[in-house]
Amino acid sequence: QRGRRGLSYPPGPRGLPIIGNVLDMPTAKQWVTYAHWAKRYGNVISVTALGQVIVIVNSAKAAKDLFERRGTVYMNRPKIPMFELMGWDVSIALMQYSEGWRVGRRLIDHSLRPQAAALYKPLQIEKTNALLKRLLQTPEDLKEHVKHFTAAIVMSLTYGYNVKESNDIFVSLADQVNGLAAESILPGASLVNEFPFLRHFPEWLPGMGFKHRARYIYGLVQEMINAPFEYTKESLNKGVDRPSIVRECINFHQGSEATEQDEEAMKRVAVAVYAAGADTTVASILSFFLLLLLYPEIKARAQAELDAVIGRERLPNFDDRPKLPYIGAICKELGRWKLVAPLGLPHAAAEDGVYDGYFIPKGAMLFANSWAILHDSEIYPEPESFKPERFLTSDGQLKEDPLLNCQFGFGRRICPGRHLVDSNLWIVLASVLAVFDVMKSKDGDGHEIPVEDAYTDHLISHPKDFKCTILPRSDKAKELILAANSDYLAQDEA
Ligand code: HEM
Repeated sequence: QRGRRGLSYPPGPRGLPIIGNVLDMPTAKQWVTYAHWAKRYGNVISVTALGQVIVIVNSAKAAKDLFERRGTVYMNRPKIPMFELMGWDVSIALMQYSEGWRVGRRLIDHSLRPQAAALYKPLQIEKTNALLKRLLQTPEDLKEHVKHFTAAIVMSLTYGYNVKESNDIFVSLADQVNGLAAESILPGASLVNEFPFLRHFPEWLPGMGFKHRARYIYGLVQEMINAPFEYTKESLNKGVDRPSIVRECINFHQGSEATEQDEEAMKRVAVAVYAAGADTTVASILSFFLLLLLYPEIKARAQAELDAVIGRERLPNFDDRPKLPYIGAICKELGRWKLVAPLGLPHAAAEDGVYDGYFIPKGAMLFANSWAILHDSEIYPEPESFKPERFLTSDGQLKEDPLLNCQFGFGRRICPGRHLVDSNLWIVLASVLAVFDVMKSKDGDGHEIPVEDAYTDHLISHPKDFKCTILPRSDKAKELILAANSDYLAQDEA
């Protein structure tokens, strides 16, 4: 494994000729295996698969050195030929580092900056209250409700659009595109990803089915990009002025008419938000419900804090946040304990480079193993245990921990949605804990159904399906949920 400069690639398990480490690559909890390899080979390791060099960075120092200090070299995304054919590479989350990405990134950073995140708080409260009502009515559909909540918040936030109670056309479209995109990067799903030159062959040749499929998806992607955007523009023209990322982007141009290019940039931003924000938020909220089943004592302590600070006569709101440090600590520990994106999103090297005496070639794919960083037992003793106290001072105040940011990636590609995630998660946690008891379900004989701490192994890691029982804590809690929602119903009818 010698690179072009005669230096070795970063160390790692020895591969076979041609196929490299294909047979060594872990298929389950890859981040845990990489963390073990790092103990053996060093914090920056590499593997090769069919000629592709993959570098996994397992320490905060190396991640900062590479992705922040040498950010210009390592802020590209790998090129995925099938995404290009589908037109999906327009999303700023997947774009190569380019002027188009820079413009889009400026817009999204502007519309999701902490001060703008404050604009979205009424919306977050409204959608959280609707989630509570759905959980009250059909608690057995927890997963569906969390998905609906997330779609509602993301679509409203992005386009100022209120999703329908079910079968919403924009949400179905976005889910369809996201599903097809995820399928088309599975190994072997599209030959063109392994052999990019195939894109130049005619569609009628055997094995070129991917071209037909890409053309079909391309149409859906165009619809997903344009239809909701046109909706927002039309609503704004009609004087409906709801806060949204698209509205913030339009305001960014401060009154001057947005050019066609500006509009293209806004669309690249808007389309990235659903893809990057929906599934991730679902995963973190479901982790919270699982946590309540695995650690009932944490639920009890959080509810005691809520009862003492705000009582049981009203729902929590964002003003209560500074007075509820234990709930704040649960949010922090949740992000550390179960990372939604344990390996982040892949970065790509724009040019040859050397790090710590090892060669990283142009085109190498780099992953930051944030799981390894946030599960380092020297910094977080007993890292597998859920312990919110890690983030509390001896006098019970909330402790800041900048390292937690690494769950959102590194450098100029860091997740622009992180401030929003923080407030989303907080209001959902505080509200659910205030009005519901979440516990293990019982079988026909009255025995508790065991719950496993089991997660999927995808780039976005979700808890596997689990059963739980969700009951209102009291009649008053039920009343609060219904009253909170009747306000919105009245507004909607008006
Ligand atoms: C628990 C929730 C979330 C987690 C854990 C998360 C994590 C991440 C990570 C690890 C990355 C890759 C960073 C890198 O390449 O170094 C990322 C990128 C991104 N995230 Fe998030 N994210 C979450 C929610 C959201 C939300 C709610 C939004 C939008 C409102 C969002 C928008 C984006 C975008 C647009 C990118 C691409 C940035 C770029 O390539 O320049 N994310 N996120």
